Amino acid sequence: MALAKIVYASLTGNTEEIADIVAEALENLDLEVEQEECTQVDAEDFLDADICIVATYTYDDGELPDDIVDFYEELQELDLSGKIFGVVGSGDTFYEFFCKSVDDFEAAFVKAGATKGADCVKVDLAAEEEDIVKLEAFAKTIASKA
Ligand SMILES: Cc1cc2nc3c(=O)[nH]c(=O)nc-3n(C[C@H](O)[C@H](O)[C@H](O)COP(=O)(O)O)c2cc1C
Repeated sequence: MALAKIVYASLTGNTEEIADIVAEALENLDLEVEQEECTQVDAEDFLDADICIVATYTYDDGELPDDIVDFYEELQELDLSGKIFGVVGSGDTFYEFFCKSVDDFEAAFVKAGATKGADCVKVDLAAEEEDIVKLEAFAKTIASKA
C-alpha cells in the first residue's frame, strides 16, 4: 500500500483542518496516511513516503510560518527524486502575497527533485464546501500517481 505523509503548520486551525480533509480523502482512496505537525518531524522523514504533502499557512507579508522554516530549509537539501509531491494551504486574500508559502514549498520540492502530483490548492481562511471539493480532487489526482 502506498504511503502518503502530510506535514502541516497551523496556528489557528485552518490549515490543520485542510490537512485533515486531505488525509481523510486519501484514506478513503485506500492509501496509508501519516499526518504530523511540522515541528514533530524532520524533512528526511519524507524519504520513507511515496507521496509527500505539505499544508501550510502564510504569515507576515508572504513569509513562511516560523515553525516550518527549519523543515523548509532541510527539505531543499534532500534528494526526493522518484517521490510525488503536493502542496495545499490557507491564506487570506486580504494580503498582497496570498498563500505565498504554498508557492515557496512547491519550489522547494522541485529543487529536491520531486515530481508534482497535483496542482496546489490555496484556500481563503477556513475550507468551505467548494474548497473541500477541490481538496478531495487534489487527493484523488495525487493518489492516482502513486
Ligand atoms: C499577522 C498575519 C499576517 C498574515 N500574512 C498573510 C500573508 O502574507 N498572506 C496570506 O495569504 N495570508 C496571511 N495571513 C493569513 C493567514 O495565513 C490565515 O489566517 C490562515 O488561515 C492561518 O492559518 P491557520 O489557521 O492554519 O493558522 C496572515 C495572518 C496574520 C495574523
